[in-house]
Amino acid sequence: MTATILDGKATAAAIKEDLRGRVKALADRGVVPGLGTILVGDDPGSRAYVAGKHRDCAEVGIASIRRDLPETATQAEVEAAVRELNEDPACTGYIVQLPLPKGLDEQRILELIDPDKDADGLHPTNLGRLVLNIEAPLPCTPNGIVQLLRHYHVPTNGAEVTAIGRGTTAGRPLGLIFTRKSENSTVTLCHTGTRDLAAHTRTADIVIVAAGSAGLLTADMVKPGAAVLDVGVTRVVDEDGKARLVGDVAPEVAEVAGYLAPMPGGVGPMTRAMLLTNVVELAERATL
Ligand SMILES: Nc1nc2c(c(=O)[nH]1)N[C@@H](CN(C=O)c1ccc(C(=O)N[C@@H](CCC(=O)O)C(=O)O)cc1)CN2
Repeated sequence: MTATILDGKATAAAIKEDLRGRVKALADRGVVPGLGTILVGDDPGSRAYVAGKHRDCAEVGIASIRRDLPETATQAEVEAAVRELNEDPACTGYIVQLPLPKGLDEQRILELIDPDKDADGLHPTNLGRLVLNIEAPLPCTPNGIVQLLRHYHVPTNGAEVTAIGRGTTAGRPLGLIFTRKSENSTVTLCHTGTRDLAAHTRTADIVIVAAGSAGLLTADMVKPGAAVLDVGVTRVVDEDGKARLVGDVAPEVAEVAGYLAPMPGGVGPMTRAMLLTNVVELAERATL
């Protein structure tokens, strides 16, 4: 068996096409959605993701606002950038790129974001709304995973979902999203403290790996026919000095799984498409 590929690039392209029309409808009412980004430091991955977010904005007609701060930025300087975007009427939604450099209080910074401009759905108010099943912007990676599964008609109703990784952007909110009535899944959230990881992945209908550990999920850990989604991105340098990106899912998993969202080209492009969706929805909501 070879897995059906869950093509995030193609699915994201269809979502962007729809968003172009919604942005045009907003423009006809004199509203231009604007995505703000706050990037602190020189991490090459974060820089590339932020650049990609602004390229995506240009593609669908969303305006871009960038605040790039040096690695040495203080807590007060980052908080000032957050306050500035809260006040800026051209910025209808924004994100603080994570992770932040060590020494900065990430939680405090996320709490200062105006929840009505929280394009990442990571403000405590919006995560609380998710817990209470009240409409709110959803965290982009877990929402992208749900939309990708829906696009390929992979059933979640009654499914056993095992997620690996308890980070803020993916693993932790995955549990909240997949246990909503609309997804109706049973979720097991595994992490570095999990004693027998394979015991949890082998029984799962859907396995989502967001551990940042290259090749962690091997073929013997997957139930034949299961859907596997790779969220991990690790930069490895080969013996010849060439750098490449590796996911959390070993290549042989494709021989066992029924569906595979690979890295690259699976969940990543969906994360980006969901950010655009949140920005458009925040702008639509603000102008109702
Ligand atoms: N504020 C946030 N910070 C971070 C988030 C987030 O949702 N909000 N998620 C990740 C990084 N991220 C977006 O910010 C992101 C990661 C990966 C991709 C992506 O398209 N990946 C490619 C492969 C990697 C590459 O080509 O560089 C793919 O899977 O095809 C997009 C966005 C942590 N921080």
